[in-house]
Parts: sequence; structure tokens; C-alpha cells
Amino acid sequence: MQGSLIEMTNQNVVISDANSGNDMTIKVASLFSPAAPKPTAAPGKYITISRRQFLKKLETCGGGARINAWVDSMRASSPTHKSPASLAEIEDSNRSWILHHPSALGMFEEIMNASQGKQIVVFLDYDGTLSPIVDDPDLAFMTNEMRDAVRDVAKFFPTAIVSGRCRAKLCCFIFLSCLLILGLIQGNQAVLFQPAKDFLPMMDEVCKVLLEKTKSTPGAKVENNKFCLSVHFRCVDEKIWTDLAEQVRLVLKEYPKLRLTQGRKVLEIRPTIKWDKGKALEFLLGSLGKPPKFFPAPTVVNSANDRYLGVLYSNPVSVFCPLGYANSNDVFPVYIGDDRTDEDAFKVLLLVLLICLDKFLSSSKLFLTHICMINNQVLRKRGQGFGILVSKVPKETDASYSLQEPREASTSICNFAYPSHHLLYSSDILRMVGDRLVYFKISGYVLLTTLGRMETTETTRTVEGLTQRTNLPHPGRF
Ligand SMILES: O=P(O)(O)OC[C@H]1O[C@H](O[C@H]2O[C@H](CO)[C@@H](O)[C@H](O)[C@H]2O)[C@H](O)[C@@H](O)[C@@H]1O
Repeated sequence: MQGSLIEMTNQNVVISDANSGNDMTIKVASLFSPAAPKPTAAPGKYITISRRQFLKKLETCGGGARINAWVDSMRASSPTHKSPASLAEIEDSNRSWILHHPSALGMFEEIMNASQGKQIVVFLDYDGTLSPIVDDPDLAFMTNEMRDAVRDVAKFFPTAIVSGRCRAKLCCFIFLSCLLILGLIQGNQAVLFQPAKDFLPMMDEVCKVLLEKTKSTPGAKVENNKFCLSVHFRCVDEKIWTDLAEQVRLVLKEYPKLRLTQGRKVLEIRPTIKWDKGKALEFLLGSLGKPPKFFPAPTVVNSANDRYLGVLYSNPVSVFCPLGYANSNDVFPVYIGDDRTDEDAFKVLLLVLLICLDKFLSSSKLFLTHICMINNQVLRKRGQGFGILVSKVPKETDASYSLQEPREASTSICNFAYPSHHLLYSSDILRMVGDRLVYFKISGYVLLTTLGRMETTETTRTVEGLTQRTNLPHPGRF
């Protein structure tokens, strides 16, 4: 469990979160009731407590503290200020975070190796993962490159976009005829789950109240996502965030069946049912069928070097069938997300990841970085999978890997899309050099693959540049 440093001053508690590199200041009076006296520390000394415990404490305090907690939590998931910490401290904190959450780009080979014999299923968050974060939520579009990457990955693996957005809006953004929110891009097959539909009239009513109450706050925006109402703070002056949060709290007070969560400069109001992205992930896994056993697995193109397995292993495109994956060992979920709501999905994957690492990576350094997290309870769970957090700054997370920004996510998604299928079935294999190099052509790209690493280049014309950079032999003319 990562800790936070709390410095006691006369009126304030300063939480210095070593991981996010951000300081938050919270009034002592709102934090500690007479029944729960202030912790004491010698002048200039720090008390270390878990940040999660700290926020939990705030949630259970009175109105003022709760609002501070919401605002602080929003700030931490989308930092607004540079930390006053020194450059060296920031670098240190970044280094340590990356060690625990290595870049998913560099870990591609490990991920592919760990998925051997499994059906990869890809889960993608939308805002901040597939689309860059923008001021106006109605203008959060994917780039063409990302759209292609998602379409390609969905050709080969069951792929779901898991988002709090309403379906109509998301479909319009993505502009893919085969995609539905909380659904699977899998031909025209879609799975929908709407566990909160009884709440719809209440959600509409609350939306109207929120619109009315927030209309005088410059920059505030209320978004009706049908099962979740989002109050956006991104364009509101930070000085009045607390006032806006108080307005939201007062509205929510009248609706005990609704609860509040925080995201990136957004407060979200949802029904108090047990439904979050972790549950969505489990539900979607349960809705997927086992892949047809068209091809014996694993299939190795060049048996002289089984390190190709990670790249060349076939994951046949799965078809829908009533048998679910939920408790199956045959599935390998990969979840990419950027926000607090994605943490519920990462938690589900973390439980299964450790088993996977135990099985496949016991001798690797990756395993060593995770071994400290293993406990008996976790080991009793079964399965495998990877959570990948998209974030430029260190954040407390249950994801195992990281990516800096949506652009990296699209490269990562491409990595998942290309190697597993095409090389095996297509006639596009252009050249194999010894047992360590393969070039193949797909969708106008030439892919250079060596021991699981892959680079893409636009056409044959740039292969020269690629071979020079990588010191690998030129594949010759094709
Ligand atoms: O639950 P999620 O799928 O992760 O959705 C969280 C919120 O995502 C969107 O807001 C975020 O992206 C916006 C566009 O880039 C940005 O302006 C906002 O600050 C972010 O929080 C969406 O608009 C919200 O409705 C979701 O609650």
C-alpha cells in the first residue's frame, strides 16, 4: 500500500502524495471531529498514512470534509498544478512509479508470452484512453489512427469499450457501426447490460435539478449519460470548485439512492447499485463464448526458435456462444483505462494477474516487482489479465502497466492487433531471415518483427530506414 505524507500545521493538513507529486491542503477542523482527535506530530515532522484510508476517512466526515475530499480526489486524478517539489524529487517519484508500472509498450513481449494458449479479450475505456481529454466533452473524438487501431484489434480479438458515456453519444463519436457501449465489437454482435434502468426517471429528474442549480456557475456543465450524470469542473475556475461541489452535495442529499464518484475534473452521480467497470468487465467476460478450436494451438511458424511463440501464436477470432469466460482459464483480458472508474476493472485484473505472473514469469524481473503484492487471498483467485493505466503522471493505481497518453495507447492496441493473426494465416509473410526476423505486410504497412518486438513502417520505401536504425538485415526486394 502506498503511503502519503501528512504535515500538520496550525489550521491545515497538507497531504503530500509522493506518487502524484501533488500537494493538497485540507482544513484540519473539517477532518477531525472531537471524537477522533487530531494526530500529533513533532514540528516539521510528517505522519505517514495510507492515502486511501485518508480519503475514506474524509468520505465518512460531515458535509464540508466530504466536499473537500471530492474536490481533492478530482484534482489528484487530473492534476491542475505543478508540484512545488524539486525536480530531483519529481524524477525520483517518476522513476519509482515506472518501475512498478512499466510501460506497456516495452512489455509487449511479456504480455504476449503470458497470453499464450489464451483468448485475448480487449477492454478499452473511451475518454482519456481512446480520445484525448478535451475541454468540451461533446468534442472528445478519436483520431483516425486510433479509430483504425480499434477497428483492427476488434477484427482479431473480442473487444469492448467500457464507458460511463451514454451509448448514443459514444456510438456517434466512434463512428463504427459495430460498436455499442458496454458492448463488444465483434462483427455485429453486441452485448448490452443495463442494470440500472429502474433508476432512469430519477436520473432525469436529478439532471434537471442539477442543470438548474449549476446554471449560474460559469463553465459548469451537466452531462446526462442516462445511467450516470456528470457535473464537469474542467472549465470552472478552481477557486469555486468547492462551491460547485457543495451544490452537487445538496442535490444528492435528497436522493439517498444515488451515490457520487469522482473522475478527471468531473463528479459523477450514479445509482447505488453494485455496478462499476469491474463488474462490467466480469459481465462481459461472462457473455463471451469460448473460441472455436479451428486451429491447433500454439502454432509456431519457425519451430527452431520458440521465442516467436509470443508473436506468432494464433488467437482465432472468437464467435459468440453461450458459454462464458467469467471463471475460465482460457481467457486473457487486457484492460486499458485512464480514470478512477477504471480502477475497479484494474482490481479485478490484479487478482488474476498475479496468478498469471506466478505461472509464466516467475523468473523475470517483472515478477519480482509484483511479488510484494501477492498475498494468500489473492492467490486463491484464479485467472489472468493485464491492466494498463494511461497517465502522464504517477498515480495510485491497481494497473500493472502504464502508457503515457492516448497516442501510445493506439500503438499498443496496434501491437495487439497485428502479430497474432495475420502472420499465421495470411500470405503476407514477406521474408524470414534466419530464425530471428520476419517482415510481413498488412494493410499497407510493413511490419518488422524480431523476438516479439515489432516496429511498423508505412511502406516498403521506409524499410531501409528501419533496418538501419535496428541494425537488422534488409529483407530484400518484394
Ligand atoms: O467513466 P468513464 O467512462 O471513465 O467516463 C468519465 C467521464 O468521461 C468524460 O469526461 C472526461 O472527458 C472529457 C472529454 O475529454 C473531459 O472534458 C472531462 O473533464 C473528463 O472527465 C465524460 O464527458 C463524462 O461524462 C464521464 O463521466
